[in-house]
Parts: sequence; structure tokens; C-alpha cells
Amino acid sequence: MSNQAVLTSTGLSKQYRDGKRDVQVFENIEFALHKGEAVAIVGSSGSGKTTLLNLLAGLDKASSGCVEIEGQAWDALRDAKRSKLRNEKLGFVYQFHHLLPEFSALENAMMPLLIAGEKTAQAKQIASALLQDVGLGERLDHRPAQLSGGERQRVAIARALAHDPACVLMDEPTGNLDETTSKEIQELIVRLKTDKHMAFLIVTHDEKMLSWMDRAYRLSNKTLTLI
Ligand SMILES: Nc1ncnc2c1ncn2[C@@H]1O[C@H](COP(=O)(O)OP(=O)(O)OP(=O)(O)O)[C@@H](O)[C@H]1O
Repeated sequence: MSNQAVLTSTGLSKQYRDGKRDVQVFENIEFALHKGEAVAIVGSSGSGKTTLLNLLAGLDKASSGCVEIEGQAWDALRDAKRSKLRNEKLGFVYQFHHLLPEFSALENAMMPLLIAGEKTAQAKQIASALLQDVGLGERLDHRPAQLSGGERQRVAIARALAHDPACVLMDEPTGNLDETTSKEIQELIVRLKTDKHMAFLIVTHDEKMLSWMDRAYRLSNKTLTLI
């Protein structure tokens, strides 16, 4: 495992304006995710996990503090550059998978590669291998509506990994998967972090996931604590 930081936050604070008062979500979060690590964040509903993921991904602005991806501060970049860097470096798996309904599983998983300028044949090869890895080798031509919730989630996972991102941010990735499929996803993550030094930051309620993570943090009382 390399010690190189992929994602860091320094003095990260966020508050929202609620009517006339400011609501502080968290304060002074110091965090670092390194190459080849899988790190979990747990916390009760409303503790700020999604807010933190959005800040780390450069999708939202902090009230104060700084987030850097491979040494590059999101704040220092203009919108177009920020989007380009995000597309290159990050993969996302959301609670709601946001697949494009009119496209097949294979086409959805190919999308980030095509956006990155990959040739269609090559994109097809990479995406189908990943869909095979997540147990969907027989479902390549199915559209999202023809897949179960768990199968859709697995397409979203393949899509997030297709362009070989430095870091994958996951929000409850195994929330609607059965135990066997969750285990397959776990094995895939472990393989990718070992072989490709990919970093994973995973928001989860799944206690079983914590057992094989490198570290886990709890977000509560506006701070992030190692557990
Ligand atoms: N745009 C917004 N404006 C005002 N308050 C917000 C906004 N977005 C989130 N909040 C508040 O910030 C707090 C943290 O929300 P967040 O969605 O980050 O929590 P969470 O830990 O991801 O919750 P859950 O597990 O339920 O998804 C909540 O109290 C929420 O109401």
C-alpha cells in the first residue's frame, strides 16, 4: 500500500443558512484518504455524511477549510477544470444509482469511458469485464427497468470503476444487495485497492463492511472520530 494521499481535507467546516440562523453541520474536519485504502464513514441520519462526501468531491463549497485531490485544491480550479478533474479522478456510487433509463447495462457502464474519449470497442471490453466481475455477465443488454434494484446498483458500481479512478466515493453501496452479492462487491473492492491502489471512501450502515475496511470513522457531534 502506498502512503500517497489521494483526498485530504484541512479544517473543513460547513454550515447551512436555515431561515435567520446558521446551522453548523461539522467543524474542522481533518481527513486523509491514501492510495489503496478503503475507509468507512458511519453516522446517524442527518449527521452530515452526504454533505461531507459532496465537499470532498468538490460538488459543494465549504464554509471554511480546504479539500485537495492529489494535491490540487478544488477551490483553486474554475468550473470546467474542476469537472474535468472530477471525471478523471473520481468514481461515484450513490444510494440512488442514477442510471440512464434508455441505455443498456453495458452502455451505462461504458459512459465514463466514452466521456473520457476512449474508443468504443475498448470501452465495451472494459465495461463488460467489470459487469462480469459484479455478476452481471448475462445482463449486458438489459435496460435499468429490466433489472432488479440490486442489479442496478451493481451496474452503478461497474460504471464508477470503469475509467480507473484514483478514488471511489460510495454512499451505501451495498444497501439493497443480498449477502452473496455484497461479498462479491467486497472482493472486487479489495482486489482493486490491492492491484490498482484505488482508494475507496464508503458511507455505510452495514456493520459487516467495517470488518474488512482499513479504517472507520463516525461523524457525530460535528466531528469525525476514528472508531
Ligand atoms: N441544502 C441544505 N440546506 C439546509 N440544510 C441542509 C441542506 N442540506 C443538508 N442540510 C442539513 O444538514 C444536515 C446534514 O445533512 P446530510 O444529508 O449531510 O446528512 P446525512 O448524514 O447524509 O443523512 P442521511 O444518512 O439521512 O442521508 C441535516 O441536518 C440536513 O437537514
